Amino acid sequence: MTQTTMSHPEVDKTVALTPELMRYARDQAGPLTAAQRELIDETVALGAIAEMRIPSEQGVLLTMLARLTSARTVLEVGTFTGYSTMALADGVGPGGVVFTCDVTDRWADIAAAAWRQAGVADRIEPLFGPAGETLRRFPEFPLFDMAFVDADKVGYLDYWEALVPRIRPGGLLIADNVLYQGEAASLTATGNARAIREFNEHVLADDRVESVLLTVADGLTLARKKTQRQRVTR
Ligand SMILES: C[S@@+](CC[C@H](N)C(=O)[O-])C[C@H]1O[C@@H](n2cnc3c(N)ncnc32)[C@H](O)[C@@H]1O
Repeated sequence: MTQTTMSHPEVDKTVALTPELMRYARDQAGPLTAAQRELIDETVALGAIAEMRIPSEQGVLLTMLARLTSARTVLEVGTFTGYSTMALADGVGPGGVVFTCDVTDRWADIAAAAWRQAGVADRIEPLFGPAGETLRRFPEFPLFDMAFVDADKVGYLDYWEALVPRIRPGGLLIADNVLYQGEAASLTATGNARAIREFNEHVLADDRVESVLLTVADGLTLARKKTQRQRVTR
């Protein structure tokens, strides 16, 4: 069923986050492991670019989502220093695999050392090159249980189209930064914000999935690929 918030009053229970409240909420995700702490420190030492890493509570959520979907094979777009990869690798467990794509191997040594320290290196396959090309090297077949997209925003639509056929029915696609610091909501959005806005419209209109945009961090879309039965009966 398609609903619109324009035609009926909505309840708004959203809490405005102060730094204190954010710290409190983050603490509820539990303590970091030594590997996570050290990777965060190494990433911070890179300077301003460190802000590309997902926040730690989002890592806990990725691990949990991988476990909830019993994911064994995961595809990630956007490795950077490997924090989110480590969370996904934790979620797939021993015997699982996380393919992680990045256009550059610039931070690959930092990531690999952290994955070794966390004991998950044998579950991770790093792939380098433009992600659109990397993804299309996989057969167009439902190979993956879950995918996480956190890379160049203008590429999201292309990654989505490559990923949906490669996710199993009932599998999960996750896209990060779908609020783009709030700019995605603007009708006059340009550049990356516009690309994200178009991506969000595309996901909402895509009959192959059911989706929700969570106001976690910079916005996180969860999209479950419908089963054949769901697509036939709706
Ligand atoms: C936001 S960072 C990923 C952060 C990572 N998920 C984490 O939690 O640490 C985005 C990454 O996407 C990569 N990237 C940018 N354009 C890309 C492309 N065309 N193909 C693959 N990766 C790309 C960048 O090199 C960068 O490492």
